[in-house]
Amino acid sequence: MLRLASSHIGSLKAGLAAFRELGSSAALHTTGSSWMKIYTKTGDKGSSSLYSGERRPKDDAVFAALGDVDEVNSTLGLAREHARHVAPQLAGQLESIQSRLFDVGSAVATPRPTSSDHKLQRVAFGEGHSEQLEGWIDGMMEELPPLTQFILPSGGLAAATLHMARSVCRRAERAVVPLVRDQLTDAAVGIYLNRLSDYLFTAARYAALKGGEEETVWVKAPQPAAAPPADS
Ligand SMILES: Nc1ncnc2c1ncn2[C@@H]1O[C@H](COP(=O)(O)OP(=O)(O)OP(=O)(O)O)[C@@H](O)[C@H]1O
Repeated sequence: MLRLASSHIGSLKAGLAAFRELGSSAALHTTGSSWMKIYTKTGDKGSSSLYSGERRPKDDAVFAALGDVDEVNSTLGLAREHARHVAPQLAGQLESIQSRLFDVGSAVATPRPTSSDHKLQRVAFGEGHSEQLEGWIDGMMEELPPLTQFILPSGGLAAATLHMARSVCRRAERAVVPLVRDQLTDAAVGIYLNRLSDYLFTAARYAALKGGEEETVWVKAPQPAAAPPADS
């Protein structure tokens, strides 16, 4: 039987259990003292619960967005491990962002029309988080050489993984856009994901710089040779 300390449940349940810890009716089973089972089996039939207490099928748009945000966070975990070696300052920022992505998950898991005011207040996602990303972007830009050519995802392990996180982040943003449009999720969440992809692009370039790695530039495909005239 898999047993976990309660303090570790949130991260080990793919980051998406954060809202449960806030008091969801789908709370994890306790088995005495501070140990809990990770599996409740309540999701076995293809539906799961939101922080609102509502159950929806797992292919609902809200779970698709939650899953995409979870993927961003996992990719950032990998990027942070690589960044630690070349740019410790980045690793600290990435750690903080990983916590904010838990908050993004909590906000997404609390759809406005079907959640109580109390729960909506608990998961409110402030606009200040995007401003913090902007400050970090501006700080890195001061050190980076200007971009004069298109670059490919490259620049060493940390940079390449940050580019991967950037593209996964853009997928999460695409999943959140309809939720914001339908007023299920606060606009600040979509803004954060949009700014995060800019941050990750900049962070990738910064990691390449600090690691002394070359970024690979886009090379235009050679033009096909013109066919000779038919009568030659
Ligand atoms: N496949 C999924 N993709 C995205 N989010 C999910 C998915 N499954 C569950 N969730 C969300 O993540 C939370 C934690 O996931 P968890 O695996 O505990 O859910 P579950 O499958 O309903 O429960 P259990 O695994 O205990 O049967 C759920 O409460 C739900 O909001």
